This record gives sequence, structure tokens and C-alpha cells, in this order.
Amino acid sequence: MLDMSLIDYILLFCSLSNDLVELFSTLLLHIGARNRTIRHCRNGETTTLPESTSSTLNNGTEPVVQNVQEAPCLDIGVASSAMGEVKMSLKCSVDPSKFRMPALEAVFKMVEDKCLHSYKVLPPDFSVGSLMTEMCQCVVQLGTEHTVDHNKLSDGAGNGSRSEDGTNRKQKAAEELLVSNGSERSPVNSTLAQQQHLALPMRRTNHDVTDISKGEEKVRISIIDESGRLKCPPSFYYIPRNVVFQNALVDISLAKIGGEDCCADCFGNCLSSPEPCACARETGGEYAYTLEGLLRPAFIDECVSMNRFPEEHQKVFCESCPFERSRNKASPEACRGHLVRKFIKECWSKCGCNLQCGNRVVQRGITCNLQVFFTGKGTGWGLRTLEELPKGAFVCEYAGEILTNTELQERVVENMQNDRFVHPILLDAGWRSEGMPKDEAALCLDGTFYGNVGRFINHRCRDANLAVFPVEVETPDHHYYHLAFFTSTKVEAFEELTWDYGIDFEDEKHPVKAFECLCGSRYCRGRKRHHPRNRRVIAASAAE
Ligand SMILES: C[S@@+](CC[C@H](N)C(=O)[O-])C[C@H]1O[C@@H](n2cnc3c(N)ncnc32)[C@H](O)[C@@H]1O
Repeated sequence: MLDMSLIDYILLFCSLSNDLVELFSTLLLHIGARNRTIRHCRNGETTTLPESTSSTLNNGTEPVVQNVQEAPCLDIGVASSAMGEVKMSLKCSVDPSKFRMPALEAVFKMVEDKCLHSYKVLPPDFSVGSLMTEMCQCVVQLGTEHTVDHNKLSDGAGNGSRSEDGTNRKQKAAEELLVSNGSERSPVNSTLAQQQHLALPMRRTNHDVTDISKGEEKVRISIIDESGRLKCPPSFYYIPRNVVFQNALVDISLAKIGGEDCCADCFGNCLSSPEPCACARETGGEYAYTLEGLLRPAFIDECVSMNRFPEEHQKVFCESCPFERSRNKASPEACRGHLVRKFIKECWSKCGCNLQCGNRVVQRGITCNLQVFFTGKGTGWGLRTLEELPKGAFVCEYAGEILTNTELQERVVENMQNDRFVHPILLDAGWRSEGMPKDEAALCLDGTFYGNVGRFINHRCRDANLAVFPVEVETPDHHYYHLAFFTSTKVEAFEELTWDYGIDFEDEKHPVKAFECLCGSRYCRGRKRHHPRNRRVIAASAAE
């Protein structure tokens, strides 16, 4: 359930604490000259109570005892004084004989746990305290700015409620806002376009809106729409690194890294030492990267060959395949096999080298000049490079939420109902070494709600210019790993970056084949097929 309003949060909060009286009266203390109160009942009714101009608000020292009804109501009050101070209060009915004030910390903790359990997708930094702070900020913002209706702006992860015509209201409102500011953003030529960027409806207001990463990456990542449509991509939370959604067991611990899995005795840059260190063992005794920081051509060429001619490469077959079970739980088909992938292993915290060591490329993050742009080719938004990139250059990771296969199944069903994209990628590249994991252990990455620029990379059949690699950084096993994109060929400035999702467009039951491919490649596998738009689910397997 993604359309939870602030009031729902607050109601939930109050239902948990079983009717708190003026719990947040300490948020902003002072006398109110104008009071506005909304009564919100758990049966869904909302009433605006008459505005009052009393000089005081009940400060909660006397419990306000309303009738303890079956559908308890919450009064949310905001009062402002002539001094410019604002006081917010929540009043709930309570049976005083049964009520003892709980500790505020305990209440916050309980609400946070409950929210996570009930609503599944929450910002990683969600807390009731920040929620209440945001509420205060909204009051101040709405009360002090009259030129822009901020109520219309999305503050969430693209999960705004849907209006009757099925569109996302928050998204629409953001678009309206952009249109209203459109004089600055009329269609532009590509030179101008580099400087003019589309302001996105982001969650916080105190960051550079022309940087889609919200300052989370070392480089600014601009976003642009040269088509003049003045639309935004569906909003999402930018995360530069993967985060566990809920149940995925990702064991990142120093104790798990044995002496043979790190190079504790190294110093400086491992690549300049005469002998390859222990971290190069995974890649056959030679480092995956060159001294120039590029992925070696042999790695790239093998990966490209795997994508083009999968039948010529080694595969493992599951007895009971988690991927097939996620496609059809009742009667899963036989496993189609998972390609045995070559892993890259980077040095990490237990190694003696430094962060600038040549064997630490992915963990240093994005360094090239990227831009999210509207392709205008029917493929939606895409990612391009603004500088020429040589073959083997690291571009970005595919970052997202780490889910178990079970969680993924639930999410796919939920989002199909809501007609929303999901972008999961199965982390199956290491299944050979551990046997086949159970659904709760099989991991995947989903960049739909929380993701980085990787979520904008479009598919191209066969001759894509990116190749994706499994990269071990913090964990020595192949259960959890990073997915990193490297250029598979030289890429010109302003060229779109693409990768081959590995989609079998002929496979009717495959959740991946949900779009008609418009990649434009001469090798295109999916151009002629047309699929219903409401099956827009992408589940590219890293092993395909
Ligand atoms: C991971 S997203 C890529 C970013 C996406 N274009 C966007 O606007 O957010 C994958 C979705 O992009 C679209 N897409 C990607 N590659 C495509 C292609 N070759 N042809 C048509 N649509 C494509 C499809 O709608 C697909 O579901």
C-alpha cells in the first residue's frame, strides 16, 4: 500500500498508542491566535472544524475526554500566533482509567516498526520524528509561500494516489507546475539543453533539483527533456548503494572475510605490486582492471559473447528453480539454466591497500559525466554519457532494494494490480557455488522505488554498449553481490547507454517481455511483437 497519507500515518500512530492526548504539543510551543482543526475518524470521515481565534490552545495538561467511540477520531490542530509561531497538536479520545502515558521513544519505535510491516515500502531514513518535523515544515511552507501550491507536489517515491482517470495526482500536479513555469523550458537545442534542466518533484526541497542523485553521487547527474513535453519521470528515491528491503539476509561482516579473501598485508595500490594479491584469485590470478582503471578486454569480450551466444557457455540447472517458481508458483516449468558468470572481486576494508587502489573501481562510485534524458523514441527516459568513454569504463551500478524472491513475487503481483513498473534483477550469477537457494534466500535487486541512474538504462538487443558484471565487494561469497555496468565498446559523447536485458521476446510466459522493443538494433528480437501495456514488468536475469 503506497498511497498512505500523512493523516493515515498519524492515525496509525494514535491507534497504536491507544489515544494519546496532545502528544506533540511540545513541537512548537506558543499561544495560538488562529486555530484550524481537522477531525479525522478511522471510519474515513474527515471534518474541518470551525476556525477559531481563541488566544489559547488546550495544552493537554487536562486530558480531553471525548466519547470513546467505535471509530475513534483524531483532532489535528494547527494554531499560529501573531508572533509567527505555530503550534501543532493531536488530540485523541481516551479512557483515562485505562491510560498511562507511554515513553515517547517507545511510541516512535512502535510506529516505525508498524509502518514498515504494514506499508512495506518506506524511505530508508523514515522515522516518526522526521515525519512530524516534515509536517511542521509543510505548515510553515504552505503558510508562508503563496505563489506555488506545494500541496500539489509529490514528496514520495512515485506512489502518489491515483485519480479517477488512473493518473498519478502528484505526478500530474508536478507536471502542471512545470507547465506553468514552462516559459523557461520551451523546446531547446541540444547545446542549450545541456544547461537547461527539468526540475523534478523530489522529496526534499533543500537539494539541487537539477541533480537527479540529490547530491548522493560524487558527480552531478543532470536530467533533461528536449522534446518540450515538460514531463518528469515517475518519481523515486535516489539511493547510490543497495539497501535491504526487509527480509533479505545479506551478511556483511568482517568476521566472514577470511585471510584468503583479503589482502591484509598490501599497501597503497595493489595493481602496482609485482605479485597479484589474494583478491586477484577470483579472477584467475590477474586483476580485472588495468592500471588505467578500465575493465580488461578479455572480461568484456567473454561477457558480450555470453549475451550473444548463451548456448555456447556453461549453465547450471536447478532442480526446482526459484526464477521459474516466481513466474508460475502452481506449476513451475523446468529451469532454463543460469549462466556461470565471471565475478570481479575488489579489495575492501580488510585489505591493507587504500581507497585509490586500482582494484577498487565500483566501490568508488560514478565518476563519468552522465545525463538522464527523454529519448523521444518511444522508450521513455534513458541514460547517456556526456563524455567519450573508452571500452571497459565503469559507468554505474544497478542499485536498488535487495529483496528475497518471495518478497519479489508479492511485489510483482501488487504492482501488476497498480499498473506500475517494477525493475527486478535476479542475483543468480553465483548459484553454482552454493546450490540452489530457497525462495527466501534467493536475492534480487529492484530499482523501482529506490534506485540509482541504473534504473534508466534502456534495453538494446545484442549490440548494446554496456555489459553488466557481478562484483564482490563486502561479501566473499557469491550470494550477494553488486551489479556493475561497464562499456563494452568505445562510446561517443551524447550516445545513449544501453544493455541487453536478456529478454526472450518469444517466451509468452516470461514477465520480461512486456514491451514491444524499439531499440532500433539491426539484431532486434522484439520489434514486431506487441504486448499489452498493463504487463509492464521487467525481471531481467543477471544470468541470461
Ligand atoms: C529499466 S526501465 C528503463 C527506463 C525507462 N525507459 C524509463 O523511462 O524509466 C525499463 C522500461 O523502459 C522501457 N524500455 C526499455 N528499453 C526499451 C526498448 N528497447 N524498447 C521499448 N521500451 C523500452 C520499457 O517500458 C521498460 O519497461
